Amino acid sequence: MQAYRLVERVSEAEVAARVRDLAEEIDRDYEGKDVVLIGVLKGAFVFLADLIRNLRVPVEVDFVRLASYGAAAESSGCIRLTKDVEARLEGRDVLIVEDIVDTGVTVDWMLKHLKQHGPRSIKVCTLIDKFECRRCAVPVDYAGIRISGGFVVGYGLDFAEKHRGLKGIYEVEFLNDGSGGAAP
Ligand SMILES: O=P(O)(O)OC[C@H]1O[C@H](OP(=O)(O)OP(=O)(O)O)[C@H](O)[C@@H]1O
Ligand code: HPA
Ligand SMILES: [Mg+2]
Repeated sequence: MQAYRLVERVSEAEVAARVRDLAEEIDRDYEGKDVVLIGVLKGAFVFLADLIRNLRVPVEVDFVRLASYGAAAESSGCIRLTKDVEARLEGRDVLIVEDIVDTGVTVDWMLKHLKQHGPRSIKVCTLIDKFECRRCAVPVDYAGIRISGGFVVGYGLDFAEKHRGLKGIYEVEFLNDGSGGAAP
């Protein structure tokens, strides 16, 4: 694997502040509603855990497990579902919780998949919106942090399954190892 170093992009304190802001917005919009949060594993588990502890509205939590990146820093474009939703969604207000929306391929797939369950509404909440990288135009209703590019890790996000436990968000800076390989 090409050598890389990590450069801090968003501090732990800033991430925590943005999570609190998102929880406030969601509390305002979902008061009195029958809410189901659906976390997209693995990446969303840290964000979802902190988000629900900042919310006042009562919510049900469920998960799906989708993967498309594997060990690469680029989407394969091919989504693998290895765990489906278990909660009843019909007539309920569903909020998809993502760690990052990048190409939009994952959220696009999720929206189409969950609509088949007949929810009353579906919205998308992401900690990080990499807004300049879309391959699919998807709605992002709640975004904590907007970044234009770079491959980032930490707070649930991985590179080849590493670095999910970092408390802030770090950019992976690929180093020229002399092999002539291009950085993604
Ligand atoms: O907008 P996109 O380009 O589709 O990228 C976003 C998705 O990619 C990552 O998942 P990944 O496939 O890495 O699985 P993981 O959550 O298990 O790391 C991330 O957690 C999002 O679910
Ligand atoms: O920038 C990223 N980092 C980690 N996982 C990701 N999945 C999509 N984009 C990213
Ligand atoms: Mg990943």
